[in-house]
Amino acid sequence: MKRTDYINWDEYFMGIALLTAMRSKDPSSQVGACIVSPENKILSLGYNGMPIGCDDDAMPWEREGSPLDTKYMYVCHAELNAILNSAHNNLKGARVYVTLFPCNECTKAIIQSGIQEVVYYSDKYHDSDSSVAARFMFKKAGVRLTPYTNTERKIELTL
Ligand SMILES: O=c1ccn([C@H]2C[C@H](O)[C@@H](COP(=O)(O)O)O2)c(=O)[nH]1
Ligand SMILES: [Zn+2]
Repeated sequence: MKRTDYINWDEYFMGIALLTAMRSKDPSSQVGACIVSPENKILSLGYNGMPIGCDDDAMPWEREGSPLDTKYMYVCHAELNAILNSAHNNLKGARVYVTLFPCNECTKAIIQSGIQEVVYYSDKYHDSDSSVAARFMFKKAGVRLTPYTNTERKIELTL
C-alpha cells in the first residue's frame, strides 16, 4: 500500500519557495518564488538579491537612510528574478508560489508574463500602497490570489 503522509502540491511548492528564500542575503526579509506549470512542473525559481555583478558585500542592505544608501534602489525582487530566470519557458497559465505578497512592480511583471494565480504565504505589508496597487492590478487582470493554507506541516532537513 502506498504511504499516505507525503506532502501535497501546495506544501511542496511553497516549501521550495521557502527554501529558495533562504539563499537571500537580505537581513530583514528573505523572499522566494516558485513558478509552476498547470501540469505541476517547476518552471523557475527566484529569490531577492542584488543584480548579477553587484557584489553582495559591496551593496547596502539598510532599510533606512538616504535612498541611494538603502537596498531598495538595487535589490532585484524574488518574483522578477524567477520570471527572468524562466528563460524560454512559457509562463502562460502558470501559478507562482511566493513567500511574500508581491509588490506593485512584481505584480506588473507577473501579469505581463501570463501567470494566472499567485499563492502567497506572508502578507505582512497588506496595508501598504504597494499592496493596494498590486491587488487592484491583479483584480483588473483576472489573476487569482490565493492565501497559502497553513497545514502546520513540519519539514526538517539535515544537510
Ligand atoms: O514583491 C516583492 C517585494 C519585496 N521583495 C523583497 C525586496 C526586499 O529585499 C525585501 C523587503 O524588505 P523589507 O525590509 O521587508 O522592506 O523583500 C521581493 O522580493 N518581492
Ligand atoms: Zn516586488
